[in-house]
Amino acid sequence: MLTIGQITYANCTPIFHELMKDFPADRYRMVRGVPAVLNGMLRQGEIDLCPSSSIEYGRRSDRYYLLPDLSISAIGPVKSVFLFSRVPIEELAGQTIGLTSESETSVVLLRILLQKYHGVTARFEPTNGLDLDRFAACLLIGDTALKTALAKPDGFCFDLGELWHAATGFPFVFALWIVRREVAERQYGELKLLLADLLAAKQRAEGAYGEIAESSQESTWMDRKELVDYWQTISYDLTPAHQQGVCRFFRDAHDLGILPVAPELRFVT
Ligand SMILES: C=C(O[C@@H]1C=C(C(=O)O)C=C[C@H]1O)C(=O)O
Repeated sequence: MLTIGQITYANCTPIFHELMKDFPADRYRMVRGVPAVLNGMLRQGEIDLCPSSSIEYGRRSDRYYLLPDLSISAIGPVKSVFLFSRVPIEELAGQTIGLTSESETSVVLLRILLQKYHGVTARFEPTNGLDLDRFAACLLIGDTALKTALAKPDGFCFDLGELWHAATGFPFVFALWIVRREVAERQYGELKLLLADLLAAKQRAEGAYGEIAESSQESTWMDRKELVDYWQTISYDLTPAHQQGVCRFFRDAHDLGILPVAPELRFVT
């Protein structure tokens, strides 16, 4: 049985909701966690695959393959990855920025945006949530970012998907579906079945966001219409344009010395 990491954010709800509707517990084993924790479990071999931070693939591409046609991306604003700031971006030079410990991709994206596209060098420290008394700005992702944005905090709220799109013209791929190579070799048949199930789940989910919102746990803290709007904002595809976006992200990370090489994307075929 394949063990799949499930990110505990609203952005993963539609596809997992549809997947589990058809195959309750007995076909796939799900392990829930935030991206940084699931990335670690993938590295350790504690899960077989998961929608995981794209930078995790960038760092260790020799250990992984990717599932085609699937991602968690944005073509412009993403609505759940924000730099909440007391000051405009250019004034963050030399200041300390708090970083969520849940993310691995967005922290690299922030460094690239600041350094390469805005000419800003800042310092970084971990933070648990929004703390603009201690930090000039804080990077938050996922449900914490959605909830914080809904509370409309004072100051600036920079959407990292939007900044990336403005700077490069490409989609930004926050998560890729990453599979450990041993699993792709050992359980190829099971993986191909899962891929077909996931692609069907993605397609069904797209037409059923309203219905999914009604029964979703997120509707306890987010208006259903906003939730549907959020899911329509996220792009779950991995088109050639998305792939160009990932490759550009890896090249930028390489230019800044964050990645030793900018790897190619290799898929389960
Ligand atoms: C779009 C988002 O992307 C997430 C951001 C990730 C990261 O920064 O490592 C990883 C997985 C994605 O679910 C989000 O946080 O809402």
